[in-house]
Amino acid sequence: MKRRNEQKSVICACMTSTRNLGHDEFPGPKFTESSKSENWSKEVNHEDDSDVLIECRNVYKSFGEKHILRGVSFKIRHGEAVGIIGPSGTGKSTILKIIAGLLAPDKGEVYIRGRKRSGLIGDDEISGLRIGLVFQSAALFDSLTVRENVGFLLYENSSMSDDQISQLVTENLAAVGLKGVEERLPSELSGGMKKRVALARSIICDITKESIEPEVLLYDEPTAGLDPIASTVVEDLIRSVHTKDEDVPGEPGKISSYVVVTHQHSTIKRAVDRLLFLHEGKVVWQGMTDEFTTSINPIVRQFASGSLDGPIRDSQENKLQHTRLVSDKKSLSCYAKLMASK
Ligand SMILES: Nc1ncnc2c1ncn2[C@@H]1O[C@H](COP(=O)(O)OP(=O)(O)OP(=O)(O)O)[C@@H](O)[C@H]1O
Repeated sequence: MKRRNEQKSVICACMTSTRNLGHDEFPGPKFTESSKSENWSKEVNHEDDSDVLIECRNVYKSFGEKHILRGVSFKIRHGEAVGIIGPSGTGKSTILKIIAGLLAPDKGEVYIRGRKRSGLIGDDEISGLRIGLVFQSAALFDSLTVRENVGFLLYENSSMSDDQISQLVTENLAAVGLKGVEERLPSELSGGMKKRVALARSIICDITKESIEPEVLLYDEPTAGLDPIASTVVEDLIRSVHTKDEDVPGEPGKISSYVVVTHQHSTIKRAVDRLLFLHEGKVVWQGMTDEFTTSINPIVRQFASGSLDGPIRDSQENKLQHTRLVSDKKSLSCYAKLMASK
């Protein structure tokens, strides 16, 4: 287990510590009449906030001269499936890392079940909420087998025996549709399989504990780079590990709420109920998924249609990508000419 020890600090940073604060019941989200009308950047009115698991309040984050987040505010409630969308480079992954406690905001607050979190997540933090981050790249440890990757936190932090963990790993792999891959290395898996292994790792939990806290999972572009069918499989898996309002909060291996950062229409339609639209460092629109395509907000309309005309200007990120594409094309044509002249 030496290899696992070397990598412990990395993965521990992806999960908040687990301690129950004693909230036993979480009412599902209750939407009032106002949610039916176009509601651009305001939170939908709720009867109360007792079901809020995570709240970002006026969060700012800069990297050097780049002011990425400029007053982001939103709430994630128990039972919700929320998508964060918006142009490239607008700070979607950054806000996930801030929620997960891997990055500290420059200004503003993050509340976890009503308690203000001061900065980065610490090993001894008492949060009453487990937060898992599933990285875009799957972030598996290359030198560990699938079994060791999926069972990593339990091998390190639980009192479960190796046999118990092994059994649980097999069950969690089966839950994401993978069988007989326990002894493989990540390099022996396809991109879609890696994403499923990462999902299995994020939903595994210590079943010997008396109380299991609710868990929020944060997915960073879980279907990026997958073919349409593999995307559908992952989208359905994301749904399948989610508890609905009527389910018991904190059921082992079940996710109370989740947040998905995505650019994929299929993922928005299939795996998400409510959307937050991030643009120029702020939430400029929020609404239910079916309101997205009918919204009259000009930013949303432009984004949904993919039009070049509208308030969203081509970002520096996109320009850089375009420059790279152009220079790649130039190199290719130079190379072609060179080959032709030989
Ligand atoms: N650690 C960092 N140091 C410096 N700049 C960073 C860092 N993390 C992110 N950035 C910059 O912040 C901006 C926002 O990045 P982020 O990954 O949050 O955007 P995004 O909306 O998720 O983009 P995409 O949709 O393209 O994945 C980018 O310009 C990125 O280069």
